[in-house]
Amino acid sequence: MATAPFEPDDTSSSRSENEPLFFLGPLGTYSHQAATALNIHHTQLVPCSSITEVIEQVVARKGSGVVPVRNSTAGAVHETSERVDLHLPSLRCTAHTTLAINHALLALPSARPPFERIYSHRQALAQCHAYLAQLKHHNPDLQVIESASTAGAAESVSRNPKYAAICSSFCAKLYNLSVLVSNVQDEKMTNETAFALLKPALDSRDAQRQTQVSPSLANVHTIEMSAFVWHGISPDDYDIQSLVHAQVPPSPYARHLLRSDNLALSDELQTRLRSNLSQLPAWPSELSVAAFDAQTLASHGNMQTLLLRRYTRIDGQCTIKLHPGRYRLQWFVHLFAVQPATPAASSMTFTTTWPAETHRSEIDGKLRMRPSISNPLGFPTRPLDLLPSYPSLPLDLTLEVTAPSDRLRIQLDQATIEAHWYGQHRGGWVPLQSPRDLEISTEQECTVRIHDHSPGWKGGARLGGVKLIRSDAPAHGQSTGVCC
Ligand SMILES: O=C(O)C(=O)C[C@]1(C(=O)O)C=C[C@@H](O)C=C1
Repeated sequence: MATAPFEPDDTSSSRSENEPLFFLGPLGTYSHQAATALNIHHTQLVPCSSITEVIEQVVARKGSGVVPVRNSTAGAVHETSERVDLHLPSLRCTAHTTLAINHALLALPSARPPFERIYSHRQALAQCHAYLAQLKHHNPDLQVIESASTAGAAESVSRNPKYAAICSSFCAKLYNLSVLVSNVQDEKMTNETAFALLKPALDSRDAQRQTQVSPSLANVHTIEMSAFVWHGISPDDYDIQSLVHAQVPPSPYARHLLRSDNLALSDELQTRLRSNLSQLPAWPSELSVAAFDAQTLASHGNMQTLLLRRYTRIDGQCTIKLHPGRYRLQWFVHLFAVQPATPAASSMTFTTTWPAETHRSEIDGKLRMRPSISNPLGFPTRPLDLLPSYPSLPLDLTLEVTAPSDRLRIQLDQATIEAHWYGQHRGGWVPLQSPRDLEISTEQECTVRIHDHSPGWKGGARLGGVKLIRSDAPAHGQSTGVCC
């Protein structure tokens, strides 16, 4: 059995620890085995009568669910793909595992062939096509009957000695049956089924939790790498929609991520990341739990890799591009230094808004700024000398920061805001000069305006997690570049 590497899931782990894990029952199905393998929080396993019911429980946010996705012999599990397709925005996949499927023929200990009926799940019957054809050849009256699951088939035959079931040999003990023949699947060497662990899509509360930095993290430099990937599902592709939020801790996990070329980081950026991560203090456990999702991303394979490569350029800086349609991607790295002068005075709420109607996303969270935003990743800061023909690079960007309470006074004017600007030049992203003309209000309603007026630049910046957006960004399409 190949199991995806996993660690505790994202910041909603406390919730997932208590919520049930649904699977296609009854006990003894392959889904049950997969659910047991993926049940890292040892939550209650709850059998459902169909894959549809499993997915509906997840969509209703009652817990997580394990569903079969694709078999190496019989292909996609259509009930899963149809239902996932239907509920696409409400689901995410956070882990997957692959089980070797070895079917057996089971019947009551007293039962003897020829049988009147053979029961099994549709997928299992498809995987045993040749074996069933052979049985039918010797016994033309044999009826092959679909059941809701392989263990459901075992349950049915436990009441009638004229029936047999194709299921896992684990069902023998559970339903007081005997194994008459083992390994009846057509592919004796590799018959594998991939299963996905589904969770409800992150809601805005989850997003908020992801961006929060707890007060105990004062003086910590935080690097956060986030990748949000949405993509569609096709019957032939078992990668289902994923929402991935990856945070990069200075841990073995970070090394894993950096080794993976799935993320298409340039060598130069990898080297910088590595050396900077090694200087960081330990990642707080509260946040490191999100690491698993990034591992999922890294191990998810072609679909996401392709998307990442197609839609992102990572040339030592990071960008976000928004895409209309069903395939959308955000990928960004943002970093911020945390050192509240006093805990109350230095925190504020920030809202990040993407301007396209095709995709709206808001992330609310706490941001604590220290007097200077540092640049631990060492992104290139070389100014205009790369762009001799563009002496002035006007951008028109507005950042609005609203204080969450009237007790809070945001002191951005005391901060040295070190923004790194990038624009597009001959198809590549290049660093621009840090803007000097910041207008910073010190009131509770704090607005930072950076004036620049070139229509040619796709620009944006993130200051300590606050994203600045061009006010004239088109309402549709990909338009926004973001850098740290
Ligand atoms: O019936 C079961 O045991 C299941 O868990 C379902 C299922 C499937 O739908 O693919 C799981 C694995 C096997 O491929 C056969 C059946």
